[in-house]
Parts: sequence; structure tokens; C-alpha cells
Amino acid sequence: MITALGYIGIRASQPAEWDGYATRLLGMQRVDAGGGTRLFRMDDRAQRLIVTPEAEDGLAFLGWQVADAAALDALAARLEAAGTAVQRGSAALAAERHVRDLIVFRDPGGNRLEAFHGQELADTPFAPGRPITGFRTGALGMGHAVLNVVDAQALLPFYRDVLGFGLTDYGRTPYDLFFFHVNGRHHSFAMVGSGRAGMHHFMVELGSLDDVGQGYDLAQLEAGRVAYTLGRHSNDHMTSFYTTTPSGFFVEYGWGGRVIDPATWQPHETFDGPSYWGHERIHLPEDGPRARLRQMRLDAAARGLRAPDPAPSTGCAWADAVVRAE
Ligand SMILES: Cc1ccc(O)c(O)c1CC[C@@H]1C(=O)CC[C@]2(C)C(=O)CC[C@@H]12
Ligand SMILES: [Fe+2]
Repeated sequence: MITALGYIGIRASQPAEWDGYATRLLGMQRVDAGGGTRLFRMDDRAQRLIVTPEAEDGLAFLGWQVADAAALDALAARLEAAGTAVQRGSAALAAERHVRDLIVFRDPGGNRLEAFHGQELADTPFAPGRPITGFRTGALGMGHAVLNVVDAQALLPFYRDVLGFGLTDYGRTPYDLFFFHVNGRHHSFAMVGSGRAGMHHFMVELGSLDDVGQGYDLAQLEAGRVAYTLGRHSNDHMTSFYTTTPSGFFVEYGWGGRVIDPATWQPHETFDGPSYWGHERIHLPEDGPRARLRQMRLDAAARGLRAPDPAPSTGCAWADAVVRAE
């Protein structure tokens, strides 16, 4: 059983652009790597974000954590029984990913997925690229990834029934949207049936609202960096904004996401739109879906729809991540 999103790999046509973006804006720590590859830390793990130089920008792979060698074998068997080709990762690849062992496979949309166990810890403490309290990771994993897909309905059986992701909720505005959990994080993975393919965004969660607000100020110093304004999502209650990355897709920078209990959670359709307020796409001409989303937010405001505010931080991002996950 998959327990967390462990790492994300990105293909970048301008990998050097990621250096300042990931450190001075997001607050990640760059660590040394050879051959033009960029590695970034977010916590006690050796690496979380892997950016490799490629001709085209996009998703390279998502790294999914399982508990141990037995769980990895069980997942490989399940995939093969469902007709998905599985490659055992070589010792060289495991060393490159800083994991004990891994398998490599593709979802039916062609996205490269990896499953691993035994992610290596770094031997130095995490040193953020700008002063932040830290990233909320731990048992909740690195954050979430959202993929554009041609047909979200068609991919549902693979993620829910083969990989065993729990469906959290789903919506139809402005496109088919499916949100999945693998731990207490409301979603570690989501698909947008936009008719396109590839990465839409990944999300990292900060320990403090001020980390996000200060990031918002920094992002606004750069023309065109903010893609979606500060806002609050109606399903996971995350307060966040989105920036355009050097690779064209987005990173969501958030705080205060809810933690669910996977044992009792029932999937349901959401009708109130993606956000109670904010998250307006800026710097692009108005279109139909955008106008519809704005109207849904104004309706939410008129109805007084709101999420509960999260418990105040203990002041220790690591402790918060673990406490809230349990
Ligand atoms: C709806 C939602 C809830 C929680 C999230 O972490 C999350 O990323 C999203 C999707 C956000 C995003 C949006 O709000 C505007 C409309 C968007 C761009 C879409 O059309 C798909 C993804 C949507
Ligand atoms: Fe998101």
C-alpha cells in the first residue's frame, strides 16, 4: 500500500532557472548534484525535488513511498496482475534516488511513476533557502501533485483500484477533477480532465501562514510570477497561491490544509467550486470557465461559505506534521 508522495522529478529546458526559484522563493535547500541536475531538500530527507536538464519541460516522475520490501513486492504483483509492465529499479537508480529499492511503471496516460521504500535521510539538518518555519511533510509526504489528463474517468480505475488510492472527493467545475489520498493529507494526487496531458502543479505546504504571505510578497516582485492569487480551497481548506515555475506549470504554496481520517472517509462530489475566495487566474484574458469560477466564489461569499480555521501551530513544523497526521 502506498503511504506518501516521497519525491517529484521535473524535466526542465532551463534547469538553472530553478535554482533561485526553488530556494529564494519556495525556501527549499539546493544540494550538490552532477551533470546539470538540480536536487532540492525540504526536510530531513536527502532530496525531495529532482530537476533534470531536458529539451522539453514537464513531469519526469512521481515517487510513491511504500512501507518496506514486502509492500514493494506486493505492489509490483498487483500492477502486473492488472496488466501494467513493471521494471525493477537498478542499484544505480536506487542510489540516484537515495532509496533502498524501487520499481518503475507508467499510468495508462503514460506518466512515469516510481514506488520505493527506504528513503535516505540527509546527514545535515535542513537549511532553508530563505527564512521559513519549514515544510509540513513527515507522515503527510512531500505535498500533492496534480496532473492534466485527457480523460480523468478513464484513469480512475488505475489510481483507485490498482494503486489503491482513496478517492477523497470529485468535482465537475470547470473540468472533471478527482482528488485522492494515501494518508491523512486530503489529497496527495489529483487529476484534471482538461483534455491536455502533463503536470498542472505540485503543492508544498508551509508550517506558518506567514511563510506563505511572505512568499506571496516575494513572488509579486517578479512580473508574471503569480499565476493564481491567494485564495482558500473549499475541499482541503488550504490557503494558498500559485506561481508559474521556470518549466511553465505551477507550484501551489499553501498553509493550513485539513487532515482527514482515511479509515472513515466517504468520497463525495463537491458542488461549491474550487475555492471559497481568491485563486483567480491573472495575466490571462477572461474566458468562460474563468467567469464561471468567479461567479461561484461570489456565490460562496454571498452564502457565507467558509472553512474552520486550523489549530494554531505548536511552533514546530515537524511536530505539527506528525501530530496532525495521527
Ligand atoms: C480545486 C482544488 C482544490 C485543492 C487544490 O489543491 C487544488 O489544486 C485544486 C485545483 C485548483 C485549480 C483552480 O482552483 C482553478 C481551476 C483549475 C485551474 C482547473 O481548471 C483545474 C485545477 C483548478
Ligand atoms: Fe493543489
